[in-house]
Amino acid sequence: MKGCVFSTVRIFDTTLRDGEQAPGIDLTVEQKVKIARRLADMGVDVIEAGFPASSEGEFIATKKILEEIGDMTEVIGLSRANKNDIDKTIQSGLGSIHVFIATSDIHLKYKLRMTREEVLDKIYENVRYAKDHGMVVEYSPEDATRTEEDFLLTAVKTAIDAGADRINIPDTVGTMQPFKFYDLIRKIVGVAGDKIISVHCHNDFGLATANSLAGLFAGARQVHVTVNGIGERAGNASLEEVVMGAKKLFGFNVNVKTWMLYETSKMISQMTGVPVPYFKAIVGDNAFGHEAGIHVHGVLENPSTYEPLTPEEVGNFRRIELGKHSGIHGLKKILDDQGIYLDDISLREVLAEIKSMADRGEKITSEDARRIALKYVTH
Ligand SMILES: CC(=O)SCCNC(=O)CCNC(=O)[C@H](O)C(C)(C)COP(=O)(O)OP(=O)(O)OC[C@H]1O[C@@H](n2cnc3c(N)ncnc32)[C@H](O)[C@@H]1OP(=O)(O)O
Ligand SMILES: CC(C)C(=O)C(=O)O
Repeated sequence: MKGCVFSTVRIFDTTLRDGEQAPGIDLTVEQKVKIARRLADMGVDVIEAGFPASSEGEFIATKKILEEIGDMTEVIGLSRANKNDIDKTIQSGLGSIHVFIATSDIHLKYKLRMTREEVLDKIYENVRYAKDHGMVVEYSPEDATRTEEDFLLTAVKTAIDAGADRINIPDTVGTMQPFKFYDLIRKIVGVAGDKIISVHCHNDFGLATANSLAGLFAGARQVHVTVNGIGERAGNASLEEVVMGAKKLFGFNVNVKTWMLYETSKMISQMTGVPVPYFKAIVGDNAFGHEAGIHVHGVLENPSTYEPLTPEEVGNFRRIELGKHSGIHGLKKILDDQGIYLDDISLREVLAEIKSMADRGEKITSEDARRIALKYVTH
């Protein structure tokens, strides 16, 4: 595989940090611990439990998550590049810290009001401070993808000189394109020696998964994701899409137990109150749904005709539905499953009735099919 040296991809889950930052999502300590346990059971490699300096609840949740699952999975906390945030993270007991400070001119000018030299000093000082306290340090140059490239490379080298163990490259406002991101990550991998490069992509243009996979293809060995893609604005790269894409399309090894994806998605949806779109890849209820007669016929003969992966491998279900696009093979299967066996002429008549109901805009269930079919059963 061109550009790809390492075959196992580390899944860094930030559902409990970037995911929870989305307006309207505020989890209790108990909920966060429950989610963290599920993520650990599912086999993610790193859990970003929260931002310990941001509230008392976050501090407690981080501590509890560490106590509960710290022996199963690496638990990390987010921190600004200042001693107060880092100290709070250390006090929470975490052994890993994710230190960030922005590097783009727009963030320096309007938000941080710092010069580039001041930002480089902050990177060095704070990464070093966390390292001196024995932490595993991941450094993120926030808004990396809108940062002037030479300065970004200098920021990355500064963090590495200060002892950073991993460098995460965030596409903070989701403006990357996969080909550009591939080139950028190749360059960063080129200056990072043996340090792990990670990617963190937002979905403002619907490209978070594509950009994440491009980053992995370029040599990143870790990827930040959230369950169901929840997160700031249009969200983050979704765990289920990135995991399955990395595994099935690119052939990477991933430690996640993929058959737990659907249930995990449902659990996060229920706890956050954010519904999973019907058409969502991998975990949507229609991800393995079929109504069109030609598709249903193919799937019944061999599912791979119209399914690129099996519902079982992600814990989802195949759903054969009825409607105006149905064909005889699908109807026969639905009736056979209910123990109703009709001759071909009767099946055609049932199908015609179903189609005319659907033409009137009615939603057809297998119960409707049963009721109609029973009129044709001869005793
Ligand atoms: C791209 C991302 O997702 S970054 C993570 C964003 N996440 C969050 O903000 C969630 C948690 N945040 C919070 O709870 C609060 O914002 C806190 C506790 C961190 C800070 O709260 P406040 O002190 O009230 O400051 P406020 O949030 O209004 O402003 C941010 C301050 O941090 C500074 N800052 C922002 N990023 C960084 C950074 N990486 N390193 C150092 N300072 C930073 C800003 O310049 C501003 O400083 P100022 O108060 O001197 O002007
Ligand atoms: C803190 C960083 C990694 C972040 O969330 C972003 O830039 O989107």
